[in-house]
Amino acid sequence: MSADVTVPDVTDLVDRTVPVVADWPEPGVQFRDISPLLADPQAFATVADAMAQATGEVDLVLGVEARGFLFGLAVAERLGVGFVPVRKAGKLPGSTESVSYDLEYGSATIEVPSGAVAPGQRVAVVDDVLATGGTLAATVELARRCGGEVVSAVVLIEIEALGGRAVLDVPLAALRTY
Ligand SMILES: O=P(O)(O)OC[C@H]1O[C@H](OP(=O)(O)OP(=O)(O)O)[C@H](O)[C@@H]1O
Ligand SMILES: Nc1ncnc2[nH]cnc12
Repeated sequence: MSADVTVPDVTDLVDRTVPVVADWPEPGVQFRDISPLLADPQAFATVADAMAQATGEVDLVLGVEARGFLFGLAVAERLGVGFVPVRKAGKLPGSTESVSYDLEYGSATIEVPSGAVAPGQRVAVVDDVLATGGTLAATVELARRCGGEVVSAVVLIEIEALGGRAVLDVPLAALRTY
């Protein structure tokens, strides 16, 4: 485990429930597949509890489409705070804030409705995997454009060799680092 804040040790549980798929979706990528973890309600509850303990005091949780929704909403529910689904481009009506970024295997644009985060709200950004950090850095940027104060980033898995931690300027908690 690697973290800027203390979180429960779920090392063995993650190793057991998140297998690696080599060379997917493209050669050279070691894909961490959360599907077996999601299919195990006790295991999922344990990691969601641990992630919720790692956010610090927040008013709001942001999670990025699609896998960030799964963990972000579970964390928000445990904390008793709201959840903002950060959408991939073109899914939201009305006025939006948007940020484009690169990730381990591609690029994307993410959006939130203008005003999704109220000025001064304390925000945690939550996702399943931190790889290059492009996704979470863009999410932090979105929250700040709305006037939010991002106090933490929390992920289930950090892929250390891809350097994502270094591109984040907020405290990061990772339940399992490979
Ligand atoms: O640190 P990065 O290099 O940005 O990579 C991490 C992101 O990649 C995956 O999402 P993906 O864009 O594949 O979308 P999905 O959740 O819809 O599968 C993952 O869920 C993270 O959001
Ligand atoms: N190696 C990886 N496994 C799972 N999700 C990812 N998102 C970006 N890189 C990933």
